[in-house]
Amino acid sequence: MDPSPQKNVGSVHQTKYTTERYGIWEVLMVDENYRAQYLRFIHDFPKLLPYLCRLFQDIYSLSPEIFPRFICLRLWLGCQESIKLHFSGEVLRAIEQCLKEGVADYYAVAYAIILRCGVAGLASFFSWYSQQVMLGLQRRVTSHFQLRIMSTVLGRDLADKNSPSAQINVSAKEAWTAFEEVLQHISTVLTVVSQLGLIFYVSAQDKGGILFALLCLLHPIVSTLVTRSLWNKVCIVRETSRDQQRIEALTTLIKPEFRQDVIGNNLQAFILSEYQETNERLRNVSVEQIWRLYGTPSSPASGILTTFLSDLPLIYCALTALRDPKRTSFASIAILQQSSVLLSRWVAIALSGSEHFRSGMKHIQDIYESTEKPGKNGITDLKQIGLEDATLRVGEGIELELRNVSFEYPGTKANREALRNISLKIKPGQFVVLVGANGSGKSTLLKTLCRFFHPTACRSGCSDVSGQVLLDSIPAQLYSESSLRRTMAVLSQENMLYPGFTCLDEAVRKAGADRVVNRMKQGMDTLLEPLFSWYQYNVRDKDTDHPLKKVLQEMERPIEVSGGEKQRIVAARTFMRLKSGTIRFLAVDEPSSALDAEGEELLLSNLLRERSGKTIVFVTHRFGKLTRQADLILCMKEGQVIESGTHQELMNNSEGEYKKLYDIQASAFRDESS
Ligand SMILES: Nc1ncnc2c1ncn2[C@@H]1O[C@H](COP(=O)(O)OP(=O)(O)OP(=O)(O)O)[C@@H](O)[C@H]1O
Repeated sequence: MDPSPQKNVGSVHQTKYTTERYGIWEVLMVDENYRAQYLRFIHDFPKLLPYLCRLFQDIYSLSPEIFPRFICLRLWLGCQESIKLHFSGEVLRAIEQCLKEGVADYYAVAYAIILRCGVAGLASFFSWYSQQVMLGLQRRVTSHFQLRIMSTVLGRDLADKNSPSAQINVSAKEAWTAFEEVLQHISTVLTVVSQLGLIFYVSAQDKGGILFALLCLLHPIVSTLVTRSLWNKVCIVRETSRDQQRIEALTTLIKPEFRQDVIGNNLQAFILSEYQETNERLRNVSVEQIWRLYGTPSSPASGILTTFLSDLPLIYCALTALRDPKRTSFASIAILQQSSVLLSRWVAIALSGSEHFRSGMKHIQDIYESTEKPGKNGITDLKQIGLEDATLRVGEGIELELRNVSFEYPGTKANREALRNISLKIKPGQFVVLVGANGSGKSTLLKTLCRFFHPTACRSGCSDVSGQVLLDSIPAQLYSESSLRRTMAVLSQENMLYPGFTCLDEAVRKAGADRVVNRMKQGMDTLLEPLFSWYQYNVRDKDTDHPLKKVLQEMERPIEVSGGEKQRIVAARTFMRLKSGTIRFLAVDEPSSALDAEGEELLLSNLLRERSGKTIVFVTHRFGKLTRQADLILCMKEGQVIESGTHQELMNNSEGEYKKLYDIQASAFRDESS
């Protein structure tokens, strides 16, 4: 085994980091000692504090009656260990007094025990009550933040979705967790303070309060400093062993989804021998979890030192007793011993938890910053805030124009733009068909027309570096998102069923999905993508006759919907949108790739029946009925529109791309029929 680390030093933007290897792991870690970590925390704190205050204010206004109770209970929980310990000490003292004097003082002992039990009972009651209060508050806080996040996400302009500022990486649950982490840390600090108070109080008679308290603090501080942990580091851990990756890949192949393929292709012997060989190569490399490998000290010295420090309070008590045996009380020694153990534990928790506290506060900042509401979306008075209303000309198709539009996907590795310097105009009410080879840019063009994307700068060689999309001769970005979306219906090739929704009546028939729905036991009430949580405990696979196993099988059974059936159901959603009466632009992207001939015919003719008062842009790979009916065909190649015209015009160009693609498809039919 080779757990000993190897170090390299690298640097990115002046921040140094080291690369260390532990077994199969490589750790890239910013070189930062404890001092730097705490300085970072102190530096960040004033910036984070306003967000914390805001969170507390928000939670208070959500439930002014519960919040103060919750805070008081958490503060009590922070002190209760010390209070309980104090009353345990009173019981011991009463017993010690009886032993010293040789007289059974029933009253004093009973009184101390009743107090101790009373406090313990009260502590249990408060723990239970705090749990009840917490559940109520948690529900309100998470739904408040969920609503905040949902309204931010749903209110954002679609075209901005790729910009980093538009990404929301926080969840409502995290808001609550961050609040809990902050409270937990405050409560831990309170526990430490109350334990220290108890130690001072108990050892005050020995005049050694401060010294004893310091001895108690030594152990947790030193062990926090010498214990190596990755939790509070800025680091990346990655598995670099090819052999380990191979082992994991081979193990994955026994999963049910691979079974048919693996056994069908007789790969069992190959997989087993590969596993053995790879395992043999990994014999001398540690595959232990990284946190364990990293935390293992390189020598036993730190362990010996911290053990000695943890015994220091006990040694101190022993020395005090030897120095002045008459003044020493066994009850005090027992309480101090217990306090020192508790203090040690809680100081260690407080020190290691400071990073959680900081990240909790940072999370709160992230949640507020990323859900900050932009200006009102102008649903009522768009002109006042300089936005156009796309719904004003309902009943009339939208005019679409691209001027020198280029587009490339963020972070793309392609050597050309997805769209390159495109200029075109689509008249109101036209039926336009987009054709072209795979990857030629049809879907990207359609999405740009729908303002899902903003044009990006042309890489080189364009007359105009930044292009523009115009809707009804007005730049697309001047429309309010909400008015624009009310005028557009989009049927895309991404067949996504919305979880938790049922199907809908007439629209289902128009999309040819009625047969799919009729097949289901619950018909229109079928939840297409049911989303509910369930757990099972101890219901075994073998117990096929067990009544709970049958319930489980029923819950596990998926709703069987084929690719084509899914497409029909998704199309039904578009017909629902068309019923709204405000649609001026219908964008359709290859909606029939998985449909049978009958389904395709029904869908296309029903879509075309909706033509009146709408501009339609249709992406398709299938030439024929659609392209012949189109007012305009745009033929794309490598991100550019290389030909445009009607079917007849494009067919007249014997060298053209459209004719070439058309002939390839037509020849397939000719070959089959001949
Ligand atoms: N999300 C994305 N990120 C990066 N590149 C993308 C993304 N989507 C598409 N592309 C690239 O943009 C180019 C145009 O893709 P697009 O999907 O618009 O082509 P298409 O003509 O609709 O293709 P198909 O007929 O296969 O649907 C392709 O080179 C594709 O690889």
